[in-house]
Amino acid sequence: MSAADGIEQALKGFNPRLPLAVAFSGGADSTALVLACQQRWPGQVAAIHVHHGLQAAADDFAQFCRRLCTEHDVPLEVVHCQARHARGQSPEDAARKARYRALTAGAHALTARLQRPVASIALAQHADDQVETLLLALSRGAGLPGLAAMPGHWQRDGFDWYRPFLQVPGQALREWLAARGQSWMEDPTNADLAYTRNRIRHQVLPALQAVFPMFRTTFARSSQHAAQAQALLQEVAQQDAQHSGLPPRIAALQQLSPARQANLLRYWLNAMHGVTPSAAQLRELQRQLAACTTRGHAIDLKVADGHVKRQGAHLLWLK
Ligand SMILES: Nc1ncnc2c1ncn2[C@@H]1O[C@H](COP(=O)(O)OP(=O)(O)OP(=O)(O)O)[C@@H](O)[C@H]1O
Repeated sequence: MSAADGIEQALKGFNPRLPLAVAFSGGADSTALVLACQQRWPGQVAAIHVHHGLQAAADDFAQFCRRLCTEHDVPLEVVHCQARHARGQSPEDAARKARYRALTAGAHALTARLQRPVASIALAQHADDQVETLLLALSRGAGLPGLAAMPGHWQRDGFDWYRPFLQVPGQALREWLAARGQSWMEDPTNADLAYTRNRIRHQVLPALQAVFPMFRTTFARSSQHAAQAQALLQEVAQQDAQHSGLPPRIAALQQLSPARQANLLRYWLNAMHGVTPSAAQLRELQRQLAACTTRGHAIDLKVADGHVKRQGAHLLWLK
């Protein structure tokens, strides 16, 4: 399949609510996304660039985005943001979270400026990014949420968010741009092999390609299976939570099978407190729950920056 066919096919299955704002970094992938969307929905596409001064070259990226958007008549909102990372959080993670907040602010600013509510935001991660995310998850021993890798569509803060290129190899996007004589900005850190993600991209993916030529498609299928199974587990947890309440009643938790108990504990801590317990912490919590037969029996386990404790008939997570 040619690069153009791959992109056309990806966009065929992409039917966002319009107007759409593309998260535009100036890199190859989002340059291709801006141009492909503007070609398909002229006049309905805007762009947001997050200027987060992490690198000295940040001004050049913003300048590139301004020029391309002017040339193609795409309204652009540049949002400045400075990521501060909390203790225990990686700078990349802090930058990613700050970028999502900035994209949301950018979409609101575009809505006010265009006097038409932006309905959707599209990101340009592609099939290679998806495989890298999956391999990183496997290397951490992640559970189903990690193996599901990145979703192609979700809703948040009143917007529909999309990743329409998840099935398109990165090389196809570059070929598509090159065929139109369109340049892009190269992030100098992408070649830095000090980052695990870059070692995966430059060393692991070519080796995988040689052994499993279809790995992008088949790995993506596995991620979809994991995402489906994860959605089912969420439903089971929600049903169990109706019976146990949230925070959960100890007696109700004790009636569940070990797998459902772990699933509900994970769900409770994550949905209500944004905390993901490790497998070892869950095992310890379940051990304390099983030992908790008498009314006065204490439960106390440190999870993230808080403690899971018994309070009367319930478990509580306290900071
Ligand atoms: N500074 C930014 N401003 C706006 N959107 C961004 C920015 N950085 C990244 N994004 C969006 O998030 C997606 C994933 O980010 P990532 O850092 O993996 O991509 P990138 O390599 O910087 O850029 P590209 O995907 O454009 O080549 C990008 O495809 C783009 O849609």
